[in-house]
Amino acid sequence: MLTVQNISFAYTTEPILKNVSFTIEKGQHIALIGASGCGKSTLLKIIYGLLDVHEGELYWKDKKILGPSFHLIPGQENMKYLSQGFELQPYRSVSENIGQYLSNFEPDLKKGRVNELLEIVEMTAFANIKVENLSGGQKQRVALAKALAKKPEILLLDEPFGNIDNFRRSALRRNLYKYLIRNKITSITATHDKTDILSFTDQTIVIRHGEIVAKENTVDLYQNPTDYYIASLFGEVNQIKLSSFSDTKDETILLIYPYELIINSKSTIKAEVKGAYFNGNHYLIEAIFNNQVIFIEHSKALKISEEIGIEIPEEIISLRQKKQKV
Ligand SMILES: Nc1ncnc2c1ncn2[C@@H]1O[C@H](COP(=O)(O)OP(=O)(O)OP(=O)(O)O)[C@@H](O)[C@H]1O
Repeated sequence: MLTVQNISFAYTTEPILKNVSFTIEKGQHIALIGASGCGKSTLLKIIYGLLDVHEGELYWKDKKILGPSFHLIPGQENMKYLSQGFELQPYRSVSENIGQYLSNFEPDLKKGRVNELLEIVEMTAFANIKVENLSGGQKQRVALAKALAKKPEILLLDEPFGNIDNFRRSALRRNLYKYLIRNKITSITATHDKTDILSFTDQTIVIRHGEIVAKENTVDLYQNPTDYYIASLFGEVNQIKLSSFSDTKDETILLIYPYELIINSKSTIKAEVKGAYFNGNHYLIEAIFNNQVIFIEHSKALKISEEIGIEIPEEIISLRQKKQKV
């Protein structure tokens, strides 16, 4: 188990992480989300032992994680941290980079392991190419394979798929998490991309201004966000007054995702279309409702200035009323 107990940290005088505590069970896959600059990378670096905390303690199993002041070589033996910079050797081949820290005593074993990792990151065809000749996304894949090479107990990933095109990204994510599950490797992934999170992580930790504001089952957190900040990290979200949809004086503001709003010409609740953005399998309709901009997913494009009727399913309203902090 990873135990993070009341840690606080600052680079200068400004606090970056404030009294952060959580635990992660062995084999769990955790997403770390939050607005840019909230402290995600800093937290990963602290867990890996690259920064000394000012207050608090961290443990992996029963062993205390110590920062660089206590180690000749910073970093934890049983962890790997894949930073946003790839830290590869440009003049060596892809295979040499991946196998850099693997023992040379059993060359066949090493070769087999490098080949297995090349397959996971779909870089077999590039095995003998020098890293300096690779694209950004290819380098990212090599760095990922290198991080996996010595089978870490915990893998810390900082925006691991940021440079990789959509086509490869989905396959790579599936390969990677299958591998992590098979090998019982715990992972923490800092990301801005909800597709990195939703299918692949058990729990999501949300950071805001250096503090943890949620640690919940990923699906529950997405389906029932407790506040606007959390919901907006998953994408577009509307804030709609309950009183504008039902016969109540309740001033509660509900968080409603664009896919949860329904366009229905029979509805007496009206909005005016301001834009329609093609998103592949749907259009994102921008509309004005009660003097505010709202977004609705719809199967067709709609005309600017068109009046539309909108509704929210009853079950969504009652679910949100129960969950939201108001
Ligand atoms: N070496 C440093 N010295 C001083 N300040 C730093 C240093 N590294 C990061 N910071 C600051 O600490 C804060 C948190 O940075 P961090 O990189 O942890 O955020 P993040 O949540 O990972 O951001 P992003 O999502 O943009 O990668 C930011 O305000 C950043 O400017």
